[in-house]
Amino acid sequence: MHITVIGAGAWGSTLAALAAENDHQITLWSRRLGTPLLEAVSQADVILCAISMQGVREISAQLAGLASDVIILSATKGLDLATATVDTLPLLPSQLWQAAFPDNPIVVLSGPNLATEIQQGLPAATVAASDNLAAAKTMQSIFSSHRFRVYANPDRIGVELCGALKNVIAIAVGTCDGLNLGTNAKSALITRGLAEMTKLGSLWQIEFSTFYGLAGLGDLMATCSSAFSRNYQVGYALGQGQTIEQILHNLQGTAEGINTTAVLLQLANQQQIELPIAQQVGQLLNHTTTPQLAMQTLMERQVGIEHSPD
Ligand SMILES: NC(=O)c1ccc[n+]([C@@H]2O[C@H](COP(=O)([O-])OP(=O)(O)OC[C@H]3O[C@@H](n4cnc5c(N)ncnc54)[C@H](O)[C@@H]3O)[C@@H](O)[C@H]2O)c1
Ligand SMILES: O=P(O)(O)OC[C@H](O)CO
Repeated sequence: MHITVIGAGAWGSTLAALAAENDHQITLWSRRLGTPLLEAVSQADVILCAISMQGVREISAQLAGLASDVIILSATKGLDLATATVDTLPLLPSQLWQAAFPDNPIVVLSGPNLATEIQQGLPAATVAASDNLAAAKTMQSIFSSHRFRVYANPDRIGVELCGALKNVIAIAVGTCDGLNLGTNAKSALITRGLAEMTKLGSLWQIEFSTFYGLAGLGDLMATCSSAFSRNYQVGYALGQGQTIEQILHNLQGTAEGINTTAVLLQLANQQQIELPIAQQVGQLLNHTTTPQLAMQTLMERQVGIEHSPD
């Protein structure tokens, strides 16, 4: 098949390499290359979008006149700040694609997939999620190999939401590690982070099981445990006392959790819900708390019942 990969960053180039290993024809497009976007997609059977969240709306608007059988595969992990209004939930990247191309099959690729490890040839698994199961299976056949295992899943929105939300928790867990608070604290934060993710998921009416799959718990574990994760790196450096400005100056690549935190804080405000971890991450990023105080605040919250929705 002919696959046009939009975005030649860490993830786009890694996925392009996986598909090329399976003998698919690849066109890699980046805004830095100067090739017209419409020319790059003219032969595509599949358009794989692996750019940062901030560019998805703009790029999807630039693509017009696609044949309705072209599959759009979204690999971005974020939430759209512009669509978080009082009446609507913020849109996920695949929903922006669906709005631009209502007749095309849309698939989301998400899972515990640190690009650096995959570039090193290490094994990994992921999820291709779509309400169009045939399209999800096509993605399985394009990307699956002895070192990359692709599971199909019908819960596109749930899989995609997990990929966005875990980045916020990874910033918190990175901060905890940067402060050297130990394994017990880290485990507590990951587990309560998963609870915060499922609480948010109920707003989208997401299947509980999705949170316990590769795109949920799997990706949460990977992102919260690896120094390769940019979101974890941001948190770790905050915990070590750096400012967000210093961190962003040195960061290689995109840490989507920063933007996603801003979206969640807006959502928490609109829906009048408490998101204890995201709220502390937001304050850290806005310089209105310190790493020590943020962790202390989480520890000193009123104790409650473990599986209560609040
Ligand atoms: N790196 C990973 O391990 C990994 C794994 C899974 C998912 N992701 C997700 O994939 C997305 C990209 O991550 P990455 O690691 O490749 O980031 P990156 O910073 O390495 O690359 C981002 C790419 O997006 C492009 N881009 C940004 N804004 C754009 C715009 N307005 N128009 C056109 N192109 C634009 C940049 O030019 C660059 O090619 C993120 O949402 C990330 O969460 C990353
Ligand atoms: O480097 P991060 O923090 O964007 O994480 C990369 C992937 O999302 C891990 O699955």
